[in-house]
Amino acid sequence: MLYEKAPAKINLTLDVLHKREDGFHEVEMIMTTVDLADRVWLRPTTDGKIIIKVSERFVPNDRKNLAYQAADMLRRMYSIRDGVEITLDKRIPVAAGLAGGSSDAAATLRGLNRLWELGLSAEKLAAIGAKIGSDVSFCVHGGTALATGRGEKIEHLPAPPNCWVILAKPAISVSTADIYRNLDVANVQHPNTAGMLEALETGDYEKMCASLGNVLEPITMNIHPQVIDLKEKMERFGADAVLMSGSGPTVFGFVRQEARVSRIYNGLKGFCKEVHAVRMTGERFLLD
Ligand SMILES: C[C@](O)(CO)[C@H](O)COP(=O)(O)OP(=O)(O)OC[C@H]1O[C@@H](n2ccc(N)nc2=O)[C@H](O)[C@@H]1O
Ligand SMILES: Nc1ncnc2c1ncn2[C@@H]1O[C@H](COP(=O)(O)OP(=O)(O)OP(=O)(O)O)[C@@H](O)[C@H]1O
Repeated sequence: MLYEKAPAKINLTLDVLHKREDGFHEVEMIMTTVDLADRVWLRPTTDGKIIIKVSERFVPNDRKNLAYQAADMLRRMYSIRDGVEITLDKRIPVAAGLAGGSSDAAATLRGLNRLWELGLSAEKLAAIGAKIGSDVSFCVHGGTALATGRGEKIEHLPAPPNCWVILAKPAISVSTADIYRNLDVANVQHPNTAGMLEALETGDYEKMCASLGNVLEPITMNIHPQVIDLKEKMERFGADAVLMSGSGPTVFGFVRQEARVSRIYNGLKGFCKEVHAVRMTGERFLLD
């Protein structure tokens, strides 16, 4: 049995440049991993089947599961005859904007690369992952990165300055496709990506807070006003800066002062079932 950790990501910035002919959007976004992670176990089997075991009731256990798709793709590409039983212990909230499914797929690619002794580089696994979903490439590498293209072109960046991150997810699910569909690309307020890059290069916490931005935030807020409410609450409880991650609905807030962490956490717990206090790990998966 082999184990892989599958950490969640947050978007420090998310910009959309234009809509492409293939229907996807050309993005420019800075993402970083946090230490809230699913656990993925891979057990080799000899019957040639891919089995998904998952306790979370909203997660599919068939070929719709992104971890299944990752295993299936690797098996076909490298003519593997063995099967695998994939057990997912979900800790990352589902359909939350935290790339839970993408990270499970990425962890499955990394794990099967070891189990089946394929010797593939992180770049190769990320390229395979891109066929499964736009966030999978980043999740193969982890760490902090600028992602462009559809999200699959990755440039590594320094880890963000140290702070606490409070994650809170309202009890709604958001479809990423719906949010992109409702975006009017000609009328977006572009985030300060250059400012965020500079903040990371210089380790400037205030600048990082000031440069947070996500063009999908107003779209999701318009459809789900609960997200506005949650962001306002987090600001009122004392977070230094607050933003929605990905297509939402999870909202994250940065805090430096330890004493404020429990105040914000406990305050939000009164309204929201899913609240987590985590850190940005900056941890990159190095395979080579
Ligand atoms: C919102 C983010 O999570 C930010 O990290 C990503 O941009 C979306 O990543 P993802 O969930 O892995 O996305 P995918 O599974 O590839 O695509 C879901 C749907 O989102 C839309 N989509 C996604 C990525 C992109 N660059 N442009 C898009 O328009 C497409 O309608 C697509 O059908
Ligand atoms: N391993 C998986 N874990 C969670 N959801 C999965 C998984 N595989 C497929 N799914 C499906 O994908 C949908 C979106 O789940 P996920 O948690 O990946 O969303 P997300 O955090 O919004 O992802 P992203 O930030 O990449 O858009 C779920 O509703 C579920 O049906």
